[in-house]
Amino acid sequence: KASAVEKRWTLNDFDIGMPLGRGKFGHVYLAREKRSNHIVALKVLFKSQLKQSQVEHQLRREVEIQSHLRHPNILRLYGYFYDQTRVYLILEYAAKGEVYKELQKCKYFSERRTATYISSLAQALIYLHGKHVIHRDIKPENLLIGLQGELKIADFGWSVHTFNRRRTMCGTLDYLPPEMVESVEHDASVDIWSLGILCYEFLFGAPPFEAKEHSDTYRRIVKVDLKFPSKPIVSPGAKELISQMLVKDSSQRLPLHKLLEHPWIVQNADPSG
Ligand SMILES: COc1ccc(C(=O)Nc2ccccc2)cc1NC(=O)CCSc1ncnc(N)c1Br
Repeated sequence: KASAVEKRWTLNDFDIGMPLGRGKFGHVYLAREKRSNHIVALKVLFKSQLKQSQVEHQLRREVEIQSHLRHPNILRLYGYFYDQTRVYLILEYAAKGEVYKELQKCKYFSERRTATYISSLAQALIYLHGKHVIHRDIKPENLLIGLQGELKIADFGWSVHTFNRRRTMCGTLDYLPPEMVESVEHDASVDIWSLGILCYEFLFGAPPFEAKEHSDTYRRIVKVDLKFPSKPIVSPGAKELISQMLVKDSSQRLPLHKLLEHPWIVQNADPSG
């Protein structure tokens, strides 16, 4: 697929299919590249919207970095092209759709499914940290499911601007670690915190510090006011793992490679991911 990046794509190269969902700044459609019959997801971004949100440079940088990313748990960006008014991203199509919809349907996931997803995400994050990329937006809304049920990180609003975006975009604050809520320096360990939040939400159906008011969520995060409900029943190993990830002192959070060796992950994650 290396040629995909250099090739000059145009809209005429694709048959456009059904809308897949709302992506950031635009719509996403199922599409088929005519010559290869390859099925992709085509994301359409309006230049006007990118301009008014001043994210053109972030998109350019993302596209540059992503064209070099290759990992089974990271959604591929095959290439991009643009016309007068729009920018088109040629994305890998995740055949089993969005994790957050699956979570809404099942209310919460089994320990085996959760451990398999968390293990895959940890492997993807180790890969990304190896490439000095941090702060993925790893909340359920940004995760997709591939044909074999494998998890794919699908949102790429990473980099320091994400924080500003989140604050301006007033997306969920639930995933912000204390050091970001308190706007101090942050490093790759923010991803371990977010992974802990995600693990909790997969197992219990809601993030741990959820509250009606943003101010209450902030307070609960900074205090690490972590409580486990009695239902659904979750094994002590899972709670112990989450407690090792949701630690206020970022240097004390369980490192990702240690997570992969954690007994609860080893006993519950499906090795095929
Ligand atoms: C590598 O995936 C991306 C890479 C980049 C961006 C992006 O917009 N960046 C960006 C946009 C504006 C400004 C700054 C950054 C977005 C995605 N991904 C997505 O938007 C996911 C689209 S939904 C979907 N995709 C595949 N299969 C499905 N079944 C579905 Br549903």
